[in-house]
Amino acid sequence: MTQTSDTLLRLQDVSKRFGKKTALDHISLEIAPGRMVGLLGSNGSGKSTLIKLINGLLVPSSGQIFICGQAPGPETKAIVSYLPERTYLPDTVRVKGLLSFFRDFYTDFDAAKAEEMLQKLDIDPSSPLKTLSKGTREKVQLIMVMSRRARVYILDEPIAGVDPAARDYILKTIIQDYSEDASILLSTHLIADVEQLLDDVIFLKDGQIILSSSVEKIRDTRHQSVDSYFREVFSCSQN
Ligand SMILES: Nc1ncnc2c1ncn2[C@@H]1O[C@H](COP(=O)(O)OP(=O)(O)OP(=O)(O)O)[C@@H](O)[C@H]1O
Repeated sequence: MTQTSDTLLRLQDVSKRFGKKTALDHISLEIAPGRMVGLLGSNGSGKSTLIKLINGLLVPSSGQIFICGQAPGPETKAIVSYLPERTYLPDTVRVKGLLSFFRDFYTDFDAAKAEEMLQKLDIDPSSPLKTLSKGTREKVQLIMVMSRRARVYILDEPIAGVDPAARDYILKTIIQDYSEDASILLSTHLIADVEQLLDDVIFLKDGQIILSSSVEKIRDTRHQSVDSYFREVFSCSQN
């Protein structure tokens, strides 16, 4: 992964323990502007824990995290746009109510962009969220998160509940359409679906980074897709 002085996100020797369980074990990484990074790993490898630490929802047991040079806190919330693993949207609100909430709450929110994406996905802004399917609610939440002009986007399983037909639009339009000086860190199990978009990948196993590489390097040196390399690495390590 590129090491530059204008690193957006830096983790230095970060560990996280829950009682006797070590969820993350001495993690160091850097993400430069303009990179889309896939955080990949088997169940329980520590992906969501890492994402929660970056968003300040958990505190590291040791080590340090810097986002544009600052520790996670109120200042970094203004520059990090976060899609959590589970939807947190209140059921009673209408989609347009959510638009107003994001407009009021985030100065970097582009409401016109959000409205255009809602229209492309045929989502009626006057619909109450409780009337939408689970997958559609996920789309709405992703649209809100990606319509901020943030420096860092952290997406925990962004397309898990979305049908394959909508996935392409979501990946190519919603997720890919972000500013050049921003970066995205996204966790997913749907590697084959997202790997065309990724610049770099991080393989996480048992709380440790076992691979950090550009996608190009994996393709050039291993002559295989990230998906097939992932299956090889993780099936071998489980034997
Ligand atoms: N609050 C907690 N208390 C105790 N253990 C936890 C807690 N949160 C996570 N863990 C443990 O930490 C490890 C990493 O969990 P985490 O949710 O980060 O994995 P993940 O890679 O996101 O998994 P998945 O792909 O299944 O979502 C797991 O062993 C999990 O049981």
